[in-house]
Amino acid sequence: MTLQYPQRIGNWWLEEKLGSGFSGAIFRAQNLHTGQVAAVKLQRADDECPTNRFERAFYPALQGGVGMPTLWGAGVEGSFDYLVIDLLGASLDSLFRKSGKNVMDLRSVCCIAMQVINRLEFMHSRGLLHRDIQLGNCVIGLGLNCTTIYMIDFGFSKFYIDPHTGRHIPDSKAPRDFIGNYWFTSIGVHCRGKVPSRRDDLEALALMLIHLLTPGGLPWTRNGVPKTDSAHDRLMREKKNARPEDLCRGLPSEFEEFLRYCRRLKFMDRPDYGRWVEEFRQLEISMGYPDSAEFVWPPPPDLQPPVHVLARPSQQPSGGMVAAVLNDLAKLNFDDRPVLGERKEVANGVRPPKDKGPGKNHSADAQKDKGFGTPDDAIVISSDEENVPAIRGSKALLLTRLTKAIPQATDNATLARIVCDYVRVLQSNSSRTLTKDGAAVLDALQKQLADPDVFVAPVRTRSRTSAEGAEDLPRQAKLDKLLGLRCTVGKAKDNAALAKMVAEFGSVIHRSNGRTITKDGFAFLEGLATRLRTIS
Ligand SMILES: Nc1ncnc2c1ncn2[C@@H]1O[C@H](COP(=O)(O)OP(=O)(O)OP(=O)(O)O)[C@@H](O)[C@H]1O
Repeated sequence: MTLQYPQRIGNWWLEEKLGSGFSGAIFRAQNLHTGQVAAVKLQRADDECPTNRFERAFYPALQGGVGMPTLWGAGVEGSFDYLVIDLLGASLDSLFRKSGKNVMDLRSVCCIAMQVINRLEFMHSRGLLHRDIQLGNCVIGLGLNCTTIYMIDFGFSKFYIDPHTGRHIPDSKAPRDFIGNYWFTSIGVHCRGKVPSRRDDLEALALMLIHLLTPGGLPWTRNGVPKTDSAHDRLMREKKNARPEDLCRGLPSEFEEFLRYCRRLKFMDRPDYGRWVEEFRQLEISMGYPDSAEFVWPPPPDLQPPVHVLARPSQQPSGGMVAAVLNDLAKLNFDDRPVLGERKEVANGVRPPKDKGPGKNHSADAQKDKGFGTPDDAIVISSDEENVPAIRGSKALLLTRLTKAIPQATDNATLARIVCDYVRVLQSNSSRTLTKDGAAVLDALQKQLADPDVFVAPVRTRSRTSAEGAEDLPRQAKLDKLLGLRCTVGKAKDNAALAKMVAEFGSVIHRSNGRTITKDGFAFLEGLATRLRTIS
């Protein structure tokens, strides 16, 4: 039987229906007194799954956050429970489906990543988990806010910080029904019955991003919503058995790393939101896109990467790509995602995904659609010191090339030129952050400097940095150490001493928040190049 919705509720006159959900509907509405336009979410007050009532409890905690809808009113009138929230635009699911594309462009996906991580950080900072991250629950704003992604649908949300004790909710091994959606809910929550925590919101996001970049979507989404228990079991098996490296084959490495990172987090861990916003920002920049998290849709042509920018290699570069890199190397001239959990029924706890999922098959052009370009687009400009042309091309690729060139360098003069190129590549970009590609250059450099088989300087010092997991360094300590390095590099007596300094430099930058290379950091690198020339 079709539910009869009222024409007016509270002070709101209901106009057209904007969408309907699991157990209610959303209407555009106008305030009878002020004329204000908003969205009214209606649900029968006696619904066995009273998500509107839950949402009413969560919305106040989210007020004031970027990308969090304002709650204008709420209550129960007659047989309906209603919420009045900002009127927003289309969902990512709807935008993507209407685009007719098999995959979403990389810049848009990076922007979704950055914005949704920020939304999750905000929600988590207010003690709330979303627990139903999916494309249908991310919508864009209207008018001036059209480039902002908003989170909606907090019907499955839950406070993970107990409001009475201020403590994180406890983990539990008790059997439980999963909460979330079939497509993106984390393996732990979906397939292993774990209690959702912050890590699971992020893992759902990781899966959503990978889905958007994969022709035909994630493998377990391709047969549609499971209608039987056995179909659901099959889906869970497929999800559980999918290896990150297979899901992310052909994608920039950040996506696989993000998924692995989320899965490594412990139940109570606070995710490093800032690190991942920065990783996706760097990815965007390294692909030649403007440094911006604004979600511009549809992606305008002038936001396409310039033709000369080389795509970053995927983790498993094709033979052609390897050949191209080798060719370029040869040419180089280096002068450069219980409310219901606590609810009993799976059917109530599991929402059919709002996104049907891109059901199309792989096509030969899929990789091209990903917009990652081809190796033939590469232009690498290196320089000598007198005549310094602007460095163009992907920062990541240039850094990778430098890393590969270092083991080939058999004298300090060549290494000095590589260090100069390294500084110029780092400075050619608005971000001064030490990316993983930048850290790889330092690693190779330290190794090469410490290798007695290459240089005359004899002392082998294997002091490789182990920055992962190390404590952050306070800002002042970082500045002091960099200043110290800057001042002493000119006095290093041999390559072994320089190798130690490079290792320390990498470690200081890695252990600092933001991994920014400061003025002293650059001065150290320049001093390193000078010293190399002196002791060559
Ligand atoms: N504030 C809003 N402004 C405009 N449209 C909206 C708004 N909120 C939701 N919608 C539309 O209505 C749809 C359903 O919204 P929502 O997810 O909040 O409802 P729900 O009943 O909880 O859905 P479900 O059970 O599918 O999760 C959304 O996908 C979106 O298209």
